[in-house]
This record gives sequence, structure tokens and C-alpha cells, in this order.
Amino acid sequence: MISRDAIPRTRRWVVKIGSALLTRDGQGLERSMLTPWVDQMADRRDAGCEIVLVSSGAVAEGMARMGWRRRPKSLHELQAAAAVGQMGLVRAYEDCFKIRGLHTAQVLLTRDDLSNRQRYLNARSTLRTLLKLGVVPVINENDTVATDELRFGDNDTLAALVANLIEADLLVLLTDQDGIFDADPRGNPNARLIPEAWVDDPQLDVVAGGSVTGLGTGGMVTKVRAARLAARSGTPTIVAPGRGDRVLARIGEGESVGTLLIPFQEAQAARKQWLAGHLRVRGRLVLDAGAVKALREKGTSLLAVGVKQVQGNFNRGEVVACVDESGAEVARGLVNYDSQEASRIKGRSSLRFDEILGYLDDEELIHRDNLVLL
Ligand SMILES: Nc1ncnc2c1ncn2[C@@H]1O[C@H](COP(=O)(O)OP(=O)(O)O)[C@@H](O)[C@H]1O
Ligand SMILES: N[C@@H](CCC(=O)OP(=O)(O)O)C(=O)O
Repeated sequence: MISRDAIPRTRRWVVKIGSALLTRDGQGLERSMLTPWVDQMADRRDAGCEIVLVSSGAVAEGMARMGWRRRPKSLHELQAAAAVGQMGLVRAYEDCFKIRGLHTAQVLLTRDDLSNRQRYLNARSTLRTLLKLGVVPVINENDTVATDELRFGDNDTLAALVANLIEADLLVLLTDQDGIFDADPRGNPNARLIPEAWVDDPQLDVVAGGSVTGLGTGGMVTKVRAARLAARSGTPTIVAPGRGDRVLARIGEGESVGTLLIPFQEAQAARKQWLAGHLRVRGRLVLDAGAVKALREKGTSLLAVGVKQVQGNFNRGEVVACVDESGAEVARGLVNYDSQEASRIKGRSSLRFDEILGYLDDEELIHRDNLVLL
């Protein structure tokens, strides 16, 4: 079970900053407000932590730039506001991170990008590459193209799916309250902070209310839901006070700040169960004896070097069976290369993928997290 003591060992964080924090009463972005967060994130980086930032605020900044006092009702006006405001948002982050010598990258995602397996894998590879290069990705929803059906709707959900995507060690949702209280503190002065809870605690559904500022979307309801999504990849969530002093540093030191939502341990098991029961196996990889042994005895990922034959037509991200030379199924998993690519790299070391394919996406043909032994 993850506890506060384990937080100092976490190395990959997704930090989400909500609109309620970024704008003063709908007056648009304030750089002076952004600087302390950027400094805190840069400090985490200096402490050896990778940071992916999910930031809201495009609509609020767009409204301010257009001189609109009220949040527009029509989807197209909202999309237009987001398009105008996103320019200011990324520019402000770029300027602030530059002072700390860090590069930033704008990443705009829709729900479709994360539900389509191939695009999911591509987004994952790009984010991993940016992190390896030391760049801070600044993510927001691609509001301009997202239709109602395709929207995440709130950036808490987006941040959780990003945490799943990059297998983050921690999701930090910075908001305008000190954390999750046993009642909405705006209407209940006696409300008490919940320092820690299991993410599936039904009590959270009772206490978490919506948003009342008209700037943010979702309130605590979406934060609890997001924590449950993040827990699917075993990621704990901390809902923390964005206006607090040295909040990220204190979290990193294991201090009790905000509300820690602890993931259930079954997350990994559930994923493997889903894989084992998946009926639509698209192809087969015939493994040599060494690879069978490594999978069974050491629980390693499957490398192309241990594959003798590739059978069937499959795409990257589909389920394939791993069989031994007698045809007996050993394992099943989500493959990182399509059947044509797999045929070309079979029996080869990942050091040669670049030369053979012209690129290297993943070193493993199937990562051990996406592999279940049968
Ligand atoms: N149990 C609760 N504890 C704390 N805040 C709550 C609770 N229930 C509802 N809220 C509301 O959630 C709001 C934060 O969510 P939201 O406005 O969506 O902000 P953000 O922009 O950070 O996502 C708070 O201002 C608060 O009024
Ligand atoms: N993509 C939108 C995000 C809206 C949103 O989720 O806001 P919030 O609840 O404040 O995180 C924007 O940038 O305005």
C-alpha cells in the first residue's frame, strides 16, 4: 500500500492546475500567479523528478482576451475562446519555464487520441521521448476540435488518463481548496479535511460536490473520479492546495498536504485478467526456448530477439499469443509493433531496430506490464 512515506521515492509526476487557480475572477491569466508553480515544478525537476503538466485556463484566458464577461453557452464560442486563450497559456508557461532553463512542449489531446490504441501508443512514445529529452510537456484538451461526444470535459479526467498513459508514480491535482473535505468548505465552515482515503471509499461519493465558481469544471466529483481512473495504473493521487507555500516540495518530502487517495492493489491484476480473457487474439509469436524461460521464470518483457516466427496480421496495440515451438500458448499480451514490423525485427536486438525500421519506438516487443502468463 502506498503511504506518504513512499512519496519521496516517486519519480514521475503528473501535475494538474485548474482554471480556478490560474485566473483571478475570470480576469485572465496572471503571470505572477504562474511563476510560483513553475518554480516549484522546476525545483522538483532539480530534485530528480520528471514532470508532466496538465493545465486548464484556455477558455478563461480566451474570454479575457475577447473581453467576454460571461462564459459563452454555445460550444463554438467556447471552442473559439479556447483557441484564443491557449496561445496565451502556452506562451506564459514557455516564458516562465525558460527563466529556469527548461524547454516546454504543447500537447493537445482529445478523448479519441487515448481510446484508439494506436494513437494511444503514439502519444505515449512522444511523451516518453519528451521526458527523456528533459522537456516539460504542457497538456490541455484539444478544445477546438473536440465535439461533445469526444470531450474529456474536465482536465481532472484528462490528467488521470495521462497518468495512466505514462504510468506516472503520482498524480497531483492542484486546486483552490486545501484538499477534499467531509463537506464542501464553501458552504460549511466546520468542514474537516480528509488527509487520506482509499480511492474506492464510498464515503467520497457522499462528500465530494460540484464546482460553484463558474470557472472550474466538475468540482471534487471529477477529482475523485480522476483518482479512481489513475488508480487503474496503480497511481496514487493527491488533491492539494494550489495556493499553499512550497506545496510540491512538501508533498515530495512526504509531508501530509492535501488529501492522498490511495489506489487499490487489484489494479494491475484486473488488467492482466482482462488480457487473459481477451478473445480477439490477432496473431501468434513463436518464441525460442530462451524467451519462454525468461518469460516464465524471470517475468521479463518479451524482446524481439527471442521471437522465431510471426504469424497472422496484427496492428500495434492488438492482443497476440506467445507460443513455444510446439505451439503451446505460454503468454498473451499487447504488442508494440505491427505484424510486418515484427517480422522484420524478429530475432534481432533492439539496438538494430533503428537500422532495420528507420525508427525505434519501444525496446520491448511486448512490455511485461502488458503481458500475462498462461
Ligand atoms: N468535499 C469537498 N471538499 C473540497 N471542495 C469541494 C468539496 N465539494 C465540492 N467542492 C468544491 O470543488 C471546488 C474545486 O473544483 P473546481 O472548481 O472544478 O476547481 P479546479 O479548477 O481546480 O478543477 C472547490 O472550490 C469547492 O467549492
Ligand atoms: N480545456 C479547458 C479546461 C476546462 C477544465 O477542465 O477546467 P478545470 O476544471 O478548471 O480544470 C480550458 O483550458 O479552459
